[in-house]
Amino acid sequence: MAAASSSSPPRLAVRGLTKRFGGLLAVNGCSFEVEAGSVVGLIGPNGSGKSTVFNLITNLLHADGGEVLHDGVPIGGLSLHKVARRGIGRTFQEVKIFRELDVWENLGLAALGRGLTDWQDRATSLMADFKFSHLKHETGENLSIGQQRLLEVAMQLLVQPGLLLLDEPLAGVHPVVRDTIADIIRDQRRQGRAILLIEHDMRFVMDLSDRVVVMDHGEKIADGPPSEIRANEQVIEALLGASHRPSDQQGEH
Ligand SMILES: Nc1ncnc2c1ncn2[C@@H]1O[C@H](COP(=O)(O)OP(=O)(O)OP(=O)(O)O)[C@@H](O)[C@H]1O
Repeated sequence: MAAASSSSPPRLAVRGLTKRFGGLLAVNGCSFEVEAGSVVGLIGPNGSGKSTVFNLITNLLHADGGEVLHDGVPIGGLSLHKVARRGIGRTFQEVKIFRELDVWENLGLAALGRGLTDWQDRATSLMADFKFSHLKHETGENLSIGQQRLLEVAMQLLVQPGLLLLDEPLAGVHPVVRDTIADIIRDQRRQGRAILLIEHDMRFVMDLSDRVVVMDHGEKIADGPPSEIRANEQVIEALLGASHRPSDQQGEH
């Protein structure tokens, strides 16, 4: 599906978002947008504020400043439940599934939590797409990390959210599952979903993203297509550190 027309508001707009933890400015006036039918990578060094941005978008945390708009509607005051019901799905760095329940039961509980009654056909087709139909009755704790991550994504996609936030979906996963996750993201984009992706695997982010937003010390330092981001010296320095600059390396010899 093509990206939304220029007249419709972006699926997600973050405007001047700010969050303090005591004296630490974890997110400082951050603004960016994610259009329907696009993938935006959110990258930056450890501690640069990426997960805090996710927590602010989903109202796990409350912002000290700025706002978040979903399809043009401010969602800052909504409960976690209402944010999810609006069609915002999210996965976590630490996978959130019910480890003692099996795959099918996990999907059923996710459906129940979102008020879905007619979910079985969609769950069956998601399991087939994600290549884990054979794991239907396997308990969460017996799944590999990659399978747990796929299950978490499937639980979010049951309700067909318009906006999907993925927090380090590759962490700890096998390369085969990595390809499955890449296929899923491409497929979801084709279906018109807006996807915001935090991931430390730069090749994955650059290959999949239509745009990349870069954060450093809570601030957005760049926002553009992967080709621009790759060539941005401020970004290279933030991600690799000053010691990796060619001039510094020359100076060492
Ligand atoms: N609940 C909290 N209380 C206090 N400080 C916090 C809290 N959550 C995050 N921080 C701090 O805010 C800053 C941003 O953290 P955040 O987790 O958003 O970074 P990140 O870019 O997602 O990092 P990583 O890539 O390591 O996951 C860090 O300095 C972190 O220690």
